[in-house]
Amino acid sequence: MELLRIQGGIPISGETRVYGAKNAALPILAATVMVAGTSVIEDVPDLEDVRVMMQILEQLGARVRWQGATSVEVDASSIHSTNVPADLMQRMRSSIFLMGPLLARFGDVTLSKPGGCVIGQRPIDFHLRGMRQLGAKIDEQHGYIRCSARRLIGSPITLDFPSVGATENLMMAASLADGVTVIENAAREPEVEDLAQFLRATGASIEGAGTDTVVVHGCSHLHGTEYRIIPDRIVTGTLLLAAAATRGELTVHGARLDHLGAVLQKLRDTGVRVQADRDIITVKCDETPSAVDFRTAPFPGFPTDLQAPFMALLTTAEGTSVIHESVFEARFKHVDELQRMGADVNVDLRTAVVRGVPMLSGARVSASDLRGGAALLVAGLMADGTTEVDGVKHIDRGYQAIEAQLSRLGARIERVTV
Ligand SMILES: CC(=O)N[C@H]1[C@@H](OP(=O)(O)OP(=O)(O)OC[C@H]2O[C@@H](n3ccc(=O)[nH]c3=O)[C@H](O)[C@@H]2O)O[C@H](CO)[C@@H](O)[C@@H]1O
Ligand SMILES: C=C(OP(=O)(O)O)C(=O)O
Repeated sequence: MELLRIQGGIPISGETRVYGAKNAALPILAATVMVAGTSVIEDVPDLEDVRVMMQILEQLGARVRWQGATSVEVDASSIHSTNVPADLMQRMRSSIFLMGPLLARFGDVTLSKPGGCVIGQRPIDFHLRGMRQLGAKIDEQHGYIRCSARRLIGSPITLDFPSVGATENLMMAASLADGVTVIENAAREPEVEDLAQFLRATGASIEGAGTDTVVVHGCSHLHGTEYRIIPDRIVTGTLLLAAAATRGELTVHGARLDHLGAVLQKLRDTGVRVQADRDIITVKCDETPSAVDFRTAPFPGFPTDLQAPFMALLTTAEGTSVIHESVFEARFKHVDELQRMGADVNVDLRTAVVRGVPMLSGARVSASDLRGGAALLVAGLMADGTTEVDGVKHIDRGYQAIEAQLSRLGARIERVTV
């Protein structure tokens, strides 16, 4: 078993650069199956989920390869299967992104329920309802879902909640449908906008991505392109929080300020100094941060993916913070583990009350989801003594060689096999 072993109490300081966003790379890699040609995606992070997506594309018959360390080339002209293997479906939530693209290009797709972080029920009803509205027939049997349509037909679609994944899946499917699709109550996350930019670069016609109404004019085919994805706002936020939590000073290059507004504002509210200039963000913390309250919300609200790492910072803040998780109903699994380290946190359904304590103490803890795992890393970096985090595979889904990046910033962290 692998563990991340951390000797805490050392400030995270220095300069680093952020890599491309997992949550942009995954739908964009899935979208390449709609292109009867070659796509080159640049600044792709080398993460477990990305490798699973590449494996799925290969099994469908695409030719997929790394070009250097950060670009992925996909030639989808040789796709011969529209069956997404069940074992790969279960490895991550983003496998669901194959639904729209395969259905739109080939008129047929068979897949099963996706896996991914266990942070709530995470149904796929919006995806399926939307595909039906685009004219797909859906058969669900023995755990398999088959979607088929001779040709998808554009349609008005209103989402019950601005789901990121459903907006992306439907936007992809609509790009190769006949006629116009209007998605109302669409998610406004930067990754939705980035996917739309990629699709536009392949010839799709999409307006309004990044607002709550997305209009897609379907077209008959998409062509190959080269596309650079946006920087990872969640990795940027995690690193800035690690620096603030350890009373360090960190500069992150290559970030997008406009993607981090709510997080940087909350950080400033704790008293942490935040300076931002174009794509460079610096945080400096030399005093105990103050407690703050926040609630997670769809973009441009506070991102649910940074709720857990921000909670880790607040465990040693001055005063009591109240955190409300409004996006996922079970995203407080890190709380039990933070308590093992001496944190004072009480959870009532979707609300956590965090009373700041002077210091956390190192302990053996277990990550059970990606960002909860990131919170345990931040806590381990802050804590007195040694912390060992297991469940590292969850952290590896979203952070590339995290121990190397943190070591370069002064942390004493190593990956050990026990
Ligand atoms: C790969 C990726 O981009 N993952 C992100 C994506 O996940 P994901 O796309 O899965 O998240 P959604 O925005 O779809 O989920 C938001 C809420 O809608 C619910 N829902 C969603 C779809 C559906 O068909 N039915 C339904 O009820 C979910 O259970 C959840 O409560 O957005 C989340 C919210 O910002 C982030 O935490 C994830 O990191
Ligand atoms: C929840 C996340 O990922 P996924 O949707 O892939 O499970 C995440 O990135 O925090």
